[in-house]
Amino acid sequence: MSKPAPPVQKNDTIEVTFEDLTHEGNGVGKIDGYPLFVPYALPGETGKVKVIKVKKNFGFGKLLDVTEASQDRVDPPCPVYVQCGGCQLQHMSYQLQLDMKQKQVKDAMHKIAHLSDVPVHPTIGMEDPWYYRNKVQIPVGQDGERLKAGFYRKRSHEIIEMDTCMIQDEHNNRMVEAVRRIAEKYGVEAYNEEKHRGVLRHIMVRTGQTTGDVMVVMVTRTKQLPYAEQIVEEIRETYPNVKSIVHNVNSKKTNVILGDKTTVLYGDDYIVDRIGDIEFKISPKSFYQVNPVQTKKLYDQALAYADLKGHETVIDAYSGIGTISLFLAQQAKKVYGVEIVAPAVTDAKKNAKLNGMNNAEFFVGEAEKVFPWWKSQGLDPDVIVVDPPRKGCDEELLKAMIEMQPEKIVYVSCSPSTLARDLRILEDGGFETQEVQPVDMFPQTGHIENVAWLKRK
Ligand SMILES: C[S@@+](CC[C@H](N)C(=O)[O-])C[C@H]1O[C@@H](n2cnc3c(N)ncnc32)[C@H](O)[C@@H]1O
Repeated sequence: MSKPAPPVQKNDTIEVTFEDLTHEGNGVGKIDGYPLFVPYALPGETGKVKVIKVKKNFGFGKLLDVTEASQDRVDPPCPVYVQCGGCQLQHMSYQLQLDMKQKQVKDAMHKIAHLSDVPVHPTIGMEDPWYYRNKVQIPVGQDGERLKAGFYRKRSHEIIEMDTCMIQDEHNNRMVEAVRRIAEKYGVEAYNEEKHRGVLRHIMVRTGQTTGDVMVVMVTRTKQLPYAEQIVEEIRETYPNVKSIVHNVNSKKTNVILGDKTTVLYGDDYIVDRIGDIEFKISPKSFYQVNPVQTKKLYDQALAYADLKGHETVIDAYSGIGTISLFLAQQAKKVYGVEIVAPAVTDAKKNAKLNGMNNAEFFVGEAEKVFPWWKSQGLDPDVIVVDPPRKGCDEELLKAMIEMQPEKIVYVSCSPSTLARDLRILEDGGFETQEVQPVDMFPQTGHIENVAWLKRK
């Protein structure tokens, strides 16, 4: 039997009651069972909606008016919230954000991993869910003589200018504005994406929130940054606590922000930050979690799940600059880290030294290739920790993990769907998922981090 035609047509204006939220934060209303996704609508609300896209199995609408508002609706404090694509959840209470993220993880466990009985705990939130990000990467554009800096408008590359981003550390906001103003003063031209001409593409700022260290990276299309000396001097005058000023060249036509060539213009090629009792050196290209307050909670949870007694051999896959590895090394006999980005591994080795830890060893390579090699060398881990990018673990790596038969696996993930996919594979390979803890690393946005642990059956 063929499916009935959608009960709505493009440009219809209809009244919709919303029942649910998608992980992007869109309200979901059903019209005779046909789901309509509507940005800025909340569950429990009724609103007037204009239908803007009709597909076979679902449609999209624009919220024209809220006729019955949810108790969880709040005024978004950021003046450019609706234009800017950075945040998706500022119009809902923080408690609803946390509940929605927990539900999203439960749904993924149920639908993708087929693990409906695994406990998914309430999301660990922040006391103050604002101004938390330690890293910003802002595109630069030209407006006549002026340079403008701001995030892109949703689904476009139009720059929305702003004074302050309310999820950024204030150091980052002020530094971006200082660099924009100084570069403008020296007539540095912004990069023009369409013509692939011009100079300054992005301003990146990273702040060590516990140390106050600040790193500025200016990314240009051209090999030279004009007036580099003067610009550096003025940045230092404006911002005496800047620890590192870096020039990065990205001459490719690409959406990737950093290019291959990095030159230090002033100070060190790293900044220092602290998580708990451990200090970390962080270079421009190394991955470092963006929300240090929540990172501590995430790593504490990973460590609690690993439940180390001091005699264990642990592997930390996707180890970055060695953050989780060194947390684990405090309580394990030996930790082996593997990471694909060579400068991050250099950072990890320096970080082990910096903290006087000699029981952590780091390797450059693809985890899925290094694991089988480790196995062939007789490495027999008690615990394996993984923290892959959004796409999850490589299949070869999962296979190698299953073959290594550790007692425990701790899985840190920034994507509930790939986490659920990989848990299913590990379950089928003889492991049992014990629990999942969501941690809100990215308040006001739809993203959610999780840590799960599995026991060998
Ligand atoms: C989500 S980050 C986690 C980093 C670190 N565990 C932390 O908490 O800071 C993922 C890391 O995996 C690395 N990576 C990506 N693909 C990889 C692969 N195939 N093998 C090893 N590392 C990889 C990335 O460079 C990145 O540093």
